Amino acid sequence: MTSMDSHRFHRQAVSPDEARSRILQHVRPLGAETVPLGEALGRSSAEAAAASHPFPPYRRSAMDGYAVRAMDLPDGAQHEPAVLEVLESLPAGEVPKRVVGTGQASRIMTGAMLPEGADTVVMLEVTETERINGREYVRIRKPVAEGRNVADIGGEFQPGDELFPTGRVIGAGEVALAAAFGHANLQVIRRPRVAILSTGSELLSVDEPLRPGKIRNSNAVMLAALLREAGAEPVLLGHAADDADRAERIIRGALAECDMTITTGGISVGDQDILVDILARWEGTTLFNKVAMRPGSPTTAAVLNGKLLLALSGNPGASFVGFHLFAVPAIRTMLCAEPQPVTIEARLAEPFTKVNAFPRFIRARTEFRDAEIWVRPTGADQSSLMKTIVDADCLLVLPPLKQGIGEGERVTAILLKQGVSR
Ligand SMILES: Nc1nc2c(c(=O)[nH]1)N[C@H]1C(S)=C(S)[C@@H](COP(=O)(O)OP(=O)(O)OC[C@H]3O[C@@H](n4cnc5c(N)ncnc54)[C@H](O)[C@@H]3O)O[C@H]1N2
Ligand code: MOO
Repeated sequence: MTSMDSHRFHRQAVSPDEARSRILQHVRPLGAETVPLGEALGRSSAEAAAASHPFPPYRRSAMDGYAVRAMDLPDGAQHEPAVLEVLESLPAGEVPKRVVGTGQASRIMTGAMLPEGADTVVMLEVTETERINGREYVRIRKPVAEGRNVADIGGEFQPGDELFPTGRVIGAGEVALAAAFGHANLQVIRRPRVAILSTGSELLSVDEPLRPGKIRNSNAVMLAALLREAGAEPVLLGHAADDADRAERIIRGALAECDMTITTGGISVGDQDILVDILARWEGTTLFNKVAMRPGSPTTAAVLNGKLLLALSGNPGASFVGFHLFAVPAIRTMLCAEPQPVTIEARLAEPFTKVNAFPRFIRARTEFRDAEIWVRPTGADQSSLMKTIVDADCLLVLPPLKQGIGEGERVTAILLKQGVSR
């Protein structure tokens, strides 16, 4: 090691929580844009939506039957059936013309407006109809409680009730509510534009034939997929050779254009670890360049002109973990959602035997067994592995351990799919 290398080696490790909190100090919610309701799925609401009118907007029948006055029906003790004159037939969409009075009923279909005077709907199945002297009557033998099968005005929403809060990811339910209240367009938060640059002279494009000493750039498409899952828009900048000047120009351009920039590779102590050189000489602020964790201990973050640069490890497993621990909370903050990862308590499905000097975030999968959640690592915990990403739906969080941890022990895991905002 020479003195020129000191910036590579002298690093102060911060805890993963401290690293995340330093990142979040430099991220703000983004502005809003209007999209047609049909395109709002998966976007984050930029406003709290409230009911503009009662829902249901009119008193309606929940069943096909007869709208009656409950007091006209036989009570429990009385054996005589009620025979009620039928005034009109009400399909959904019609406005009743007649008021239901004593001894009267209106035939009514599900979703139709209840006529005045009626307070109860008796299902068709428990009625018989008959004609007497050219008039139609309905015979009802059993009592039905007042209000049965009637949905009141505002029974589901009163004016001003919250439909969904700011930051909520729009799903099928939110779309249904927005439609019911006439929102043909929704105000959503602009998708964060996140640049991805892979560094490394060993990298090939996905469509290039393999050559000796080279591998294809798999991190960029993986991160693009993760960005889309998180509600962001990836801006793919391809890969750059280990040339600090050229890579710095690309990174500066990306920081100016995009809301955040993610790089992979070049952050460790090697001769070609160019991100280290770029950060050592530029005017931006390095937030941290070492995190007390495995994998991804050299994970680095910096800020230039208020924009965040997250420099993840080139190792695919480490960049996957680093993305979830640091990029997802930043994106969620930009989208006005709760940034902290969702954790669950679970049981370890198989023993973990490695000794651990640092907290570990192990790619793992949840299982549901014996009314409990179990978490099983998806394979060997090596940061170079890609196949352990495939099945992972959580990160098993293990504290530093002097010896391993046994099957069935209680553990914590971070859930990776955070589709629904909290
Ligand atoms: N002497 C030391 N060597 C290393 C240390 C250390 O402390 N001392 N740390 C190790 C750890 S831990 C990690 S993590 C890696 C971090 O390395 P870099 O982030 O600098 O990444 P690279 O060296 O550029 O690449 C690592 C590995 O990943 C492959 N890679 C890179 N980019 C891609 C990509 N876009 N798609 C797929 N695979 C990629 C690359 O070929 C390497 O095999 O450093 C350790 N070394
Ligand atoms: O910290 Mo590294 O990502 O273990 O290989």
